[in-house]
Amino acid sequence: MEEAAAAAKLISRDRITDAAATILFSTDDSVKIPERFVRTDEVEAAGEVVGEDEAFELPVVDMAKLLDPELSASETAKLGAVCRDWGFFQLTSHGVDEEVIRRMKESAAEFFRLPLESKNAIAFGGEDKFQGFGHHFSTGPAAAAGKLDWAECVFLVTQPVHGRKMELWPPNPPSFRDALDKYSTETTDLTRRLLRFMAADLGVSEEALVGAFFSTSGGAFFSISGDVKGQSVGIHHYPPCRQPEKVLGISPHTDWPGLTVLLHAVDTPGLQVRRGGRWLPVRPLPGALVVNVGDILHVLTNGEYMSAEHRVVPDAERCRITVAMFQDASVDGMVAPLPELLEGGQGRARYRSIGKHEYTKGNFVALAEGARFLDSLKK
Ligand SMILES: O=C(O)CCC(=O)C(=O)O
Ligand SMILES: [Fe+2]
Repeated sequence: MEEAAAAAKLISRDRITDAAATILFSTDDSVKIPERFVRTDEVEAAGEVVGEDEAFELPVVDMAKLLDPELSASETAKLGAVCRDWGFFQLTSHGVDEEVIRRMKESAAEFFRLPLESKNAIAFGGEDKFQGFGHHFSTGPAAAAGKLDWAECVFLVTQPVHGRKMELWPPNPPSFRDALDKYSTETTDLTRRLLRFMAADLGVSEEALVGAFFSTSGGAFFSISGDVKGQSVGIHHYPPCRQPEKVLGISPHTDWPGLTVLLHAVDTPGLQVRRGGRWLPVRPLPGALVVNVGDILHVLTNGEYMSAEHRVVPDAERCRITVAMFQDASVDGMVAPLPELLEGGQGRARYRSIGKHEYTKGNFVALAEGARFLDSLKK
């Protein structure tokens, strides 16, 4: 535990200064983007963006079809195929309460409209650089060079409830805490629903897969340096940037927890998924959520489901606000392929098992170095 906490200190994350905010929120087209934000080399080295003219879209999975007895089998097969081939999809008819979504969107947007001083009242501080308000994490050479992302964000642990650091939950707008609490419950339920269909597709028991995400055995509670499953949130604001090709909203990464559910609070495009060496811009469908496989689910499924690389670029004209819910998982305190997938000689483990503490620590160390920890687990 202590080692993981020590590794968490390696995270490179910057506070949002007055100077940074002046640049991020400037509406003056003639303002020169300072070197600290300029990432042209990284953007160019990362590969081309798929053109608007190419009929190439992120797949869509429909929860209503998954739940319909007549359509469930074929939609479950589609869900499985998409998780194997893409690791990313848009989810329609997801069943998350519309009013809960509306309040979450409004509260997030209102929070980012506050003066910087109010937002910095919940800035990350001390040794926990994960929770609180600030820039996103920087990784690898960009972090070493002191580069900044074109974004402001709040990270918080949302589940279990007793793992929350309430002092870092925005007190303003007054609706925020309740909105996030309700949204957290709804997305927990949604994740559970989705996992049932993933279990059916994988041919494992619901108990095994859903249990990997939600069992409470062990009794301890989630902390960023701990080993127990929980949910955390990243609420992001990407202001418009007049020269978007020079900067990055979030640099390329995979999500190290298990499953991510992303809500567009302001549905400006900006998310790009790596596909065949190029970047595919996601065009958010009205009312849909974007779901992606994280590294732990990748390992649990022995690499059958794919945790795909993604990044965010800001828009030239419009701001973008998103709420990403990350659900963590482990099996008896381990990040490991599900035993059911390996039973009866069905296959060999393609990833080595690792204790959850060590996994968390490994991810922080790799994040700091700009490496992908998952790769080091391949057998
Ligand atoms: O804001 C987005 O579209 C993506 C956010 C993301 O990738 C993350 O928080 O890990
Ligand atoms: Fe992500």
